[in-house]
Amino acid sequence: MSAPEVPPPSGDVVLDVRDLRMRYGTKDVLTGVSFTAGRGEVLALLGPNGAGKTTTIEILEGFRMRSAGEVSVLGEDPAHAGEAWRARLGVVLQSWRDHGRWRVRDLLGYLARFYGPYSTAEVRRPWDVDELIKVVGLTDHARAKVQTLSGGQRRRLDVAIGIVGRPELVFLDEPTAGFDPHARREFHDLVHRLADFENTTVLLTTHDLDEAEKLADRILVLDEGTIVANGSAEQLARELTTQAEVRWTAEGRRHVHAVTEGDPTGFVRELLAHDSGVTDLEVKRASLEDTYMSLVHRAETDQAEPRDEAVPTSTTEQTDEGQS
Ligand SMILES: Nc1ncnc2c1ncn2[C@@H]1O[C@H](COP(=O)(O)OP(=O)(O)OP(=O)(O)O)[C@@H](O)[C@H]1O
Repeated sequence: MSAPEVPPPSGDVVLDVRDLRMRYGTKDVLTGVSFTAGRGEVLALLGPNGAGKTTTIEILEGFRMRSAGEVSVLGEDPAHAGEAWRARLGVVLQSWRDHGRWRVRDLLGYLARFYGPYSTAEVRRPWDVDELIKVVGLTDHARAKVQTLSGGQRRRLDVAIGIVGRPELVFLDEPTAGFDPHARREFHDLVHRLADFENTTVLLTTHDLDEAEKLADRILVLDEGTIVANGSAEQLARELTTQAEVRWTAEGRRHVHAVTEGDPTGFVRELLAHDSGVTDLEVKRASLEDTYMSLVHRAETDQAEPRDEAVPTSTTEQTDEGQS
């Protein structure tokens, strides 16, 4: 299942991935991944462990050679792109463990200098270090040694290192793993700021559905080597086979009806027109988590047997249409 992807206007295409394939030995990990991303878009790549998220990101970053397919990142093939291209990318890996004795401001100032030669009239590089430290919320720790930072502060530093060159595209691999709710919210603000004010394109991986829903303009679900869904959180939830459940009480009995086609409003109107004794009416739309579980479940079912559109998903199985 997938919302048809509307490609960005051609001058705005930052990522263009077509039929990407990756094989490790005899194991096919990516079996045909295709998607695009436009300038200033935030994409979340979701998928169960081992789905191929890190492999995909590493190929796009130019750290891993693909087996087949076409990949364009900022207009270049990452397998052959040079230093000037790399200076336009920001990479935030799962954790940064080096430079423990450096002080935060000194380390960022040192790294920032490498980006100066890649400054252009459109993009002034690097980021002013004090401003950057403020943006990531580390002003009080600017003189602290890296090894004394807490896990969350260190992750902010990881992000600062990733964006010090004012990248046009940032890759974030599980950026908020280990964050407390406050740090998480601040990080979300930072990503929104990058996308909205700096027009930065962001591709992040996460296992956190709530985070994907809050942050991403578009969610890509990767499972068993292919993209099984591509759309906004709302689009994905709306397109689920079971779109909503309507529950109500009438004559002392609780009823449930699964609305599988269109908007549930029509059903609710009809119900109220026919039955004046309806109370405790509730409409529950599928959450992103319902959608995600259903997609991954469906992808696994498709692997095991030929696809049959009439087979109910786990969500429809839970409902009791007979009562309505
Ligand atoms: N260098 C490698 N050699 C062989 N197999 C590999 C290699 N790197 C990854 N794999 C395999 O490829 C598959 C996809 O791994 P990948 O790390 O891309 O998944 P992921 O979606 O990022 O997983 P997670 O959510 O657990 O981080 C896994 O089955 C993994 O074992």
